[in-house]
Amino acid sequence: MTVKVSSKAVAQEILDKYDNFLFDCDGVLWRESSLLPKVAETLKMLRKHNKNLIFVTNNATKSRLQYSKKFEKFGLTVSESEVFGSSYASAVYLRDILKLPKDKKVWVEGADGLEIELQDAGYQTLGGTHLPALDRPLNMEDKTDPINNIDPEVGAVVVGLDPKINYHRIAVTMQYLLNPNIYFVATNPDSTFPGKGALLPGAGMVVKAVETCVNREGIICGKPSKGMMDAIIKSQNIDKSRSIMIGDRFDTDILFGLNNGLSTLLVLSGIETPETLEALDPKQKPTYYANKLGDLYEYIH
Ligand SMILES: O=C(O)[C@H](O)[C@H](O)COP(=O)(O)O
Ligand SMILES: [Mg+2]
Repeated sequence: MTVKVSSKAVAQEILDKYDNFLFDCDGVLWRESSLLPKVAETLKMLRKHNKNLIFVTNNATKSRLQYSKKFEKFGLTVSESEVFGSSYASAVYLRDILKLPKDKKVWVEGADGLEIELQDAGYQTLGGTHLPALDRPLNMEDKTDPINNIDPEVGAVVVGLDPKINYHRIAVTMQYLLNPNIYFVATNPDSTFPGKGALLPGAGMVVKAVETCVNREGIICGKPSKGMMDAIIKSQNIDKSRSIMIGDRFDTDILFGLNNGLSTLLVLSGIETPETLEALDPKQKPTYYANKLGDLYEYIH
């Protein structure tokens, strides 16, 4: 039975029961560049109670450092080591699990945050934001096109949310992934994300576009994958029984918590609604739910 955060008693219970608070970002802390109500107060309250805060986002457009700077703009002090993005999880997966040799290059279909994390992990990246030719429509006559100049040293392709997605980019990405010996890594499966007061296409749209034309599935590294939790546990020795995952989407955040033995708190300030919560399979339901994260603060103060 999912308990609603609608009283001081429930809010205090959460404060007392958990030491580690794992936060999704889009739809929980903010909607794009606007912080959601009482988020800053809630995070400050948790820090005052010596809670361990970990920020776990599937948004692969920023690196951990870029997220740390985004928090700073909101007046919040969050260190790079407290942030786990799907761009970082993908770079760690390539380096530590697939053990891609460092002399292999990585073709990026994604944004600069993904390139930065891959470069920080020791890889040379191609494509991404560094090939202006990809911003131009595919010219069938142009023999200098990247499609006709595939780099034989590419050993992996990583696909994530790319606000500059176009036919040309997908066409070049496809050439690499038609080779079964090249790894196909996908940052996250999210179909949508909340932005501009609406729902916008998520990374899942880019991943599915590539999967469709190469008839292969990418290895998902973000939530709800186990790899993301492994990266967090490796870096922060957390007791799962004293940990809670706070998110706005069932099939990534809440599933990530359920799959890894954490308690879960769904907030209705992002993707999910009271209707989708009502309709959810009881076995998939979160431990708690709230209208917004700031309710934790408001019910206690
Ligand atoms: O589309 C995406 O890439 C994700 O939906 C989006 O960025 C989600 O980020 P999160 O809610 O995990 O912070
Ligand atoms: Mg979210």
